[in-house]
Amino acid sequence: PCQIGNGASYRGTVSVTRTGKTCQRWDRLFPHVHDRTPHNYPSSGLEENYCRNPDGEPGVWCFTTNPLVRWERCEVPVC
Ligand SMILES: O=S(=O)(Nc1cnn(C2CCNCC2)c1)c1cc(Cl)ccc1F
Repeated sequence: PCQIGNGASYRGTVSVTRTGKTCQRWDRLFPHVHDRTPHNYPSSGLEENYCRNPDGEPGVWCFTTNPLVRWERCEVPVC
């Protein structure tokens, strides 16, 4: 239930951003087109719409389902 370091190995199921926005599924390109897909990042656990860190951010994050906010960090405690 916590992220180690920058959360690259986090495989929990938090799927909401720190401001309460629902995460966009990683395998969808709507509302945000992106290249952080399970195909491009096969070992980053990009399942469903769970918060993850496939690309070296300081902590787990996700694209949001709010078209005005592309991506946001998620509130997952550091271990
Ligand atoms: O298609 S994207 O992946 N979309 C995107 C937008 N913001 N991000 C950030 C997500 C969190 N980590 C930093 C990039 C990714 C994308 C990647 C790059 Cl390198 C540049 C533009 C861009 F559109």
